[in-house]
Amino acid sequence: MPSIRAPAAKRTTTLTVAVKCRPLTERDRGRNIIRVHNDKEVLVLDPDLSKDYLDRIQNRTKERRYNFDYVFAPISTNLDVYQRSIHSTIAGVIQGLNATVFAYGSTGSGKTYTMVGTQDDPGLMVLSLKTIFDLIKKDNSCDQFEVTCSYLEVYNEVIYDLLERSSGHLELREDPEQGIIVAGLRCIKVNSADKILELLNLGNSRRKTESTEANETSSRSHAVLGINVTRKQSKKYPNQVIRGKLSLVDLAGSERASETNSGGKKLRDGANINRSLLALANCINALGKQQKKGLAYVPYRNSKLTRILKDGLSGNSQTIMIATVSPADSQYHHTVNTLKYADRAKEIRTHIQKNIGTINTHVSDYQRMIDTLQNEVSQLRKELSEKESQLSAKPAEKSVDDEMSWLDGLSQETSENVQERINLQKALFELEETNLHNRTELQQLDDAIAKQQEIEKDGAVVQALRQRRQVILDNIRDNDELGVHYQMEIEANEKRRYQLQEMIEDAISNNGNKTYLRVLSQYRLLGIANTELQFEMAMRDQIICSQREAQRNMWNLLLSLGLDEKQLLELTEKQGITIEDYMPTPQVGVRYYQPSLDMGCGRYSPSSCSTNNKLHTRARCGFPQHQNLSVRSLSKDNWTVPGTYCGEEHHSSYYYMSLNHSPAAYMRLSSQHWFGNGPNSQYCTPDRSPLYLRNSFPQMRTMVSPYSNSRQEQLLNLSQDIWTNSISQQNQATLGVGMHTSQDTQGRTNMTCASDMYNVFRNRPFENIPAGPQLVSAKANSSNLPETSQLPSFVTSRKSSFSP
Ligand SMILES: Nc1ncnc2c1ncn2[C@@H]1O[C@H](COP(=O)(O)OP(=O)(O)OP(=O)(O)O)[C@@H](O)[C@H]1O
Repeated sequence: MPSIRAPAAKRTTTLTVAVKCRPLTERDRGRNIIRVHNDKEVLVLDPDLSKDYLDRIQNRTKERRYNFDYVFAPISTNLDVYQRSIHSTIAGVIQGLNATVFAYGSTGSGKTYTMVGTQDDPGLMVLSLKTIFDLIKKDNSCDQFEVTCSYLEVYNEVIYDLLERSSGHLELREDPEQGIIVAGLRCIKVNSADKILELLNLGNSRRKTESTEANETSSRSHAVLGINVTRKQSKKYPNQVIRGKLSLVDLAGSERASETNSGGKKLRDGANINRSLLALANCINALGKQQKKGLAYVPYRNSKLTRILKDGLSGNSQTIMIATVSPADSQYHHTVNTLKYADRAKEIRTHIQKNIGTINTHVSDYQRMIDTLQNEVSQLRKELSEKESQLSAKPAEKSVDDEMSWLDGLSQETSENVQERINLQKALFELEETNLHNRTELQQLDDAIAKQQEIEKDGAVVQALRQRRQVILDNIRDNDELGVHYQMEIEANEKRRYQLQEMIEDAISNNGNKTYLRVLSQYRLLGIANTELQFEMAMRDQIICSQREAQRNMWNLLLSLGLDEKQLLELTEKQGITIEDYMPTPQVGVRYYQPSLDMGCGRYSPSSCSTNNKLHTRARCGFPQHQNLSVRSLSKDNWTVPGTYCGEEHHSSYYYMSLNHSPAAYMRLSSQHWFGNGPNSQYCTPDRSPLYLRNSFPQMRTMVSPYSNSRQEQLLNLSQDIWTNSISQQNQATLGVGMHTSQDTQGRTNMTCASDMYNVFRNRPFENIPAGPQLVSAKANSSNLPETSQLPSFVTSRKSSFSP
């Protein structure tokens, strides 16, 4: 009778998390803000150099410190990473254990370098394969080994086989024994590491990569190299096989559309990449929560990537996460975000078990296995109900002493809840955007099919177009279904939010130290609200970006019809349409200025500040507040005035709007003197008109002005008009908040207001206002303008940071 061993014992383990910091590259053009201590601790310095000792001791810096299993400094090679953090796990694969290694990090942080490597510094994929074959070679047990290899990529939520020349779309299936499998994926039998390396190189050459602003060879897909080792034990258990599986994953990098400066297809790829990374981040969040609090729904089904990684994240696998980070100060947010998720991933537990099977299994053996599994299930159920009752009893049993830590936990959960909602909303938004592109393509395909059919009915081209149409239709349907699912998750998330809020309110009203607790909870909630505002701003950015692109396309289309700009302007004028925003050529009354690259001190990102008639990206000129800069005007005619710029503060968008009466730049030099006549400005926020602000902020009255009182009043009224006509018509709730004032040495007031400035001036009474952060001038066409025809010039700086 064939023999079978009871399922091998399970061992619970946590994810091994290693952080790898890459060296600074020429592209970074920044400062190294990463410090590694004791190979286990990583310190991320505040990118703002102006913070001093006082800021630090008062905890006002953005410095962050994390501890991990391993931390690798920029000088470490891939071999160092492999030997210290991975080698021992790979050895388990030929003993029938599963292992997953995945690199996680933002775009350009070094994931592909770590996983694939170079000739001189081979990556983890290469080193792992070599180990497997070395170990098999050294094994003297007379067991027979079979190694197979597969290589797939997930691109735009579609799975392709990288070992097939022209792979079709592959589907995921749930197999009761093997878990998630990719149906139809080619598994090639290999006898040496060299053969796999050959396949790896072949697969890599088929991988989708693009050059983006952030990385010259950015991977646009997630790649999973699967190595299966089957071992037939010839002596001790002749009917037994053990199977080990190694998955090596190179994820595509999370990115912001603004940073990669991508549009069209690249933007859509980015949206899909972000969507699956968001899904991964949500799974990591939920799994981390699960370990701490017992229960949490883990949304594996939200993307193909998370379904493929399911085993690696919670099933039978020893898993290693390599969090890759860039040391550049400009990448601070990405770095902290990656480390935050890596920190959370430390909590994730997996359950490792040898995969033992038999060649022939008798029914009674199955019965024994089922019995064992059922026992395990009932044990788990018991543990689960204990955990649940502990959870529900928690608020009641809390003592006065742990009240604060309970509140801490609650506010932590609230912030996770908000983060989750932001992620969900972002995913939903990106989904909708993808579908928008899909629908456009569908329309184009329908047109193309109709045209082609006139030439050749049901020919090869028509067939190909129809096939593509079907793919798009399927994508639309899948995305719609997923959208409904996201909606439901958002609703569940909001319900949880209300529950949490109620719990906090109850705690406050039942506690003796009410005021302190109230302030504490308000403080935290404000922090959360701030995160939400940033998210909304980022959403807005994305919408504006898409709209600009559409507008630009429309312009190009119109011009390609043979009309010249003058004709177009006449036509649009007749139709009563206001021309604004991007123009393919700059003659239509729009002047751009080019900020000089010698913009004084401070950090300057030319990529994001350049105008060049490109689709504008979000400006990220990181000048600390009131830092000095010089601006060069390209043209000095009477309506092109140089932009004036005031500082930007973290998490805020500031603009400075000045009603200049001459084209000279009113900039402060390091010597604290003003160019020209100094700034003369009117300020407003969405809910406060300039007049109102002037009344509310006495500092404004101290402004030095070259204008007479009546002239100043006239300008003020103009600002009032602008405000009434434009800002009040916007969704004011999501526009900026706050303002900042300071005085220069001569007593002049310098003010900045937070706002979404270019939204403010969209549609409003100037002709041809190029919307965008670099907007600096516009020509007047309104009768109530001051006689010099000088219009507000403004430069906005926006900083909207969020990541999955
Ligand atoms: N350890 C390292 N040593 C030297 N150069 C490195 C290192 N890590 C990364 N780089 C360089 O940094 C750049 C970006 O690396 P890589 O392409 O691996 O990033 P990525 O995270 O895979 O990006 P994406 O997500 O866009 O694909 C490359 O030019 C790479 O050569």
